[in-house]
Amino acid sequence: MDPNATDVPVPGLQIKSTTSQKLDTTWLTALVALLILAITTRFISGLLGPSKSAHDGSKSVPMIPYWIPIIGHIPQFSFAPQDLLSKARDTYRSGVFALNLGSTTHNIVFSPSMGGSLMNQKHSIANMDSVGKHVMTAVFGFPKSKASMQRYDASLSGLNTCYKHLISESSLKNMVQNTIDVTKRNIANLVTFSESRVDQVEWERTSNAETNTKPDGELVVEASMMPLIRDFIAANANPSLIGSDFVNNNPDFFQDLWDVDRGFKWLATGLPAWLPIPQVWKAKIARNRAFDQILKFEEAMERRANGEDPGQEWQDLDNVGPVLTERLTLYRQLRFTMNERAALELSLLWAMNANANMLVFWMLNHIYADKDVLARLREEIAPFVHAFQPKQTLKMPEPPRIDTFDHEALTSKCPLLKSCYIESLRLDAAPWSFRVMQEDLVLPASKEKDAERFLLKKGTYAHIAHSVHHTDPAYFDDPQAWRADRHIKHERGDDEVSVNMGTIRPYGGGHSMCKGRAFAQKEALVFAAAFISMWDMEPADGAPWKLPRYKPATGVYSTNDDIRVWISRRKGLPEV
Ligand code: HEM
Repeated sequence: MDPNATDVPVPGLQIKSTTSQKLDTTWLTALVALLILAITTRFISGLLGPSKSAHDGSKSVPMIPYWIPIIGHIPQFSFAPQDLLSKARDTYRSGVFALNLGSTTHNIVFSPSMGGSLMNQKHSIANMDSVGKHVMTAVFGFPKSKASMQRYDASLSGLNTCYKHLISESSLKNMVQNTIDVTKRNIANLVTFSESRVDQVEWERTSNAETNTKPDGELVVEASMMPLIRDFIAANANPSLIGSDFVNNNPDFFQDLWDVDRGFKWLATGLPAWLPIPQVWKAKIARNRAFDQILKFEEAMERRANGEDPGQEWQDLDNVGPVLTERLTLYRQLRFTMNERAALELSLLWAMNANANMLVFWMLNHIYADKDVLARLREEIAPFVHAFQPKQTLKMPEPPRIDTFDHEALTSKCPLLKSCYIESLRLDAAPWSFRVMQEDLVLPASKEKDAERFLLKKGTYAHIAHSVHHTDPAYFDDPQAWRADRHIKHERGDDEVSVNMGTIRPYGGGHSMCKGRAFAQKEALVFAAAFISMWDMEPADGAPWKLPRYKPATGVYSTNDDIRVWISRRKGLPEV
């Protein structure tokens, strides 16, 4: 062995090994420091977290321990919210717990009675004004100037009054009847069996519909179920709100609206469009396009109100629904600019479509997946939705039709259909209501006499997490299972049944409660009934029905899964 090889060190190698040793030590020290910090934070937050009693008998809201100072629960809440919330629900059985999100306290309320009292608190005690304004400007493009914000504040009570038309009997009836009339005309064309895209209807184009032949030789249309249902409903329900001209003049409007919905949380961050974040600029481009289309509508409405010709494309503005007609009067009284009007209308159109259309998509998924439920529903609704095959008198057979459509009876005489609607609201949606606490407030955890009372502190945030309650096994047996008849309660004997929401609160509550809930229920029952009366649906290629996976959205879940279905005319309709 050469003695020099071991005795004389190579300088370069020696330096290298010292640097990497130093780096190793630095990393190790940093890692150990972080570990100690995390363990200390976990220990202290675990110590401070549990509920403490105050002298008036109330308790502080227990906070879940966390590992990272300042950031708190942000990582778990961002990446696995359902896991975090379900585990917390099973631990804090009183119905409320708190999270630390970036050093702000967020009380998560899932006790139905506590959530109910919180939502019904006076505006001066708990409200969501600041969030509402932020969403209006950041998501829907309401101008941020001081004058615009003053006009916005001045309009709030008037805007609320306009919503009576979505709830009051006569206007609601007209809107529902308008929706039924349009749907009766179009449901036979859900799919047209046209090979050429030019001859297809718009909801077929967006769902990539194409004709196909089943192994047994039957001709079917294969289409992507989600866009088919969602876009059919959009085209058929919105004329009752904004009139037929807007819907006909802007066939691509709803594609932009879906992009706004997909990018909702990105728009809400308020990040500028020039940042290299595709979700932000995509959502902004879609928002601006949708906004401009509404702007043209607003200008036409204004011209018409001034006695001028609104333009060739706007000759049917007299069928614009009562909510928007009354809003126009308010806008004119308060001297709203066109941009302010367009932003408010965009937010209403989003609210009208973002949840209800997807709800029907989920309902239909569950219904078509279970042949027994489908058959029972068809039997239940048959006396009220009369679908038939016209007798062939001409050379070509006529497509099936619906002649009578009794929407009152769908609500009052079809318990299974109504129960399916409630079951989808329970399971296929994750709605939240949000409040900023303006005052300290002590609320009992339940209606029981000696219930624990919790203090929600001024300056903290409160979330009424309806979905955490909707999937609580203490209230709903086997909560993750969708059961068609879960909400049917037999009253006296087997004959009298009632179907109601019970403790389910998909529409929030209090002053910010969903203003479209009455219309949403009607349209969900109407569209579900129209689809199942006229069409058969099965997974393409004869595969078993597989439910799409949920993708969190603002209320009712969305999905990224492309569910291709074979659609054919319903067999066995009576010939008339
Ligand atoms: C299944 C369908 C729907 C669901 C699950 C739903 C759910 C909700 C929820 C959770 C809120 C917030 C409540 C709160 O903060 O406590 C809300 C607000 C609202 N919804 Fe709906 N909604 C649906 C359909 C509709 C429809 C069809 C319309 C319009 C025709 C509509 C119009 C509104 C409006 C205007 C608000 C804002 C209320 C306010 O801040 O004053 N919604 N909705």
